[in-house]
Amino acid sequence: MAKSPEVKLAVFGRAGVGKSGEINPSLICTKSTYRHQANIDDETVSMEILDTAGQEDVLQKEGHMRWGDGFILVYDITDRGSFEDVAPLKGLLDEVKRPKHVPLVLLGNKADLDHARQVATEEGERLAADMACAFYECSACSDQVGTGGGVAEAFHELCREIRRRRAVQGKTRRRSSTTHVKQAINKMLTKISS
Ligand SMILES: Nc1nc2c(ncn2[C@@H]2O[C@H](COP(=O)(O)OP(=O)(O)OP(=O)(O)O)[C@@H](O)[C@H]2O)c(=O)[nH]1
Repeated sequence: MAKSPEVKLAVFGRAGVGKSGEINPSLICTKSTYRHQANIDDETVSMEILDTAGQEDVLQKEGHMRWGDGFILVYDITDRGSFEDVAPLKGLLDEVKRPKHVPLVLLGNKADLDHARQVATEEGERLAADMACAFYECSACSDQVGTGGGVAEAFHELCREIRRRRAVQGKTRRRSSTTHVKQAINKMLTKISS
């Protein structure tokens, strides 16, 4: 089975949205980074996952954003404030990663608490469309596709997105290096013939 390079994933969201152990004990265990391997589309992917604290200051957030290859922005469907925190987080991410468009997924957690819902599924979908990223509603208490997509699936999709971006970047780099070689040869030929 093919083994791809490691991906660094950072999880952001307001305190209490469920970023830590509760989200998926097999993925995130502590407040620091955690390594996890998964088989995604017949490829072994090694992830280093950073569970950021909801209370971080901007400098810490920026540091973690610089560190990551991909990001999970989490809100709690029963806490509208946590949803409203997402757009500023995305804004900061764009500033830190400029001019790169970063791999990202949006996750509405606590989907098991539908009776206390403050954020409609459509609002999550709209925000994800604005941010051009995948969207999942999930429950850390029951990580099943039935609750709108499992947490693991969100992580896997993020890894796929990183892989797609890396493939495109690799192609662009290869194309630009062949262009440079062609230009150098042309220069030489022009010199020789003049
Ligand atoms: N019902 C329900 N409760 C959840 C879910 N996910 C987390 N919780 C609960 O929400 C509370 C906060 O979860 P945490 O994982 O500590 O949240 P956090 O985002 O890591 O918070 P900080 O560490 O303060 O940044 C805990 O009591 C969890 O048991 C969920 O999907 N459904």
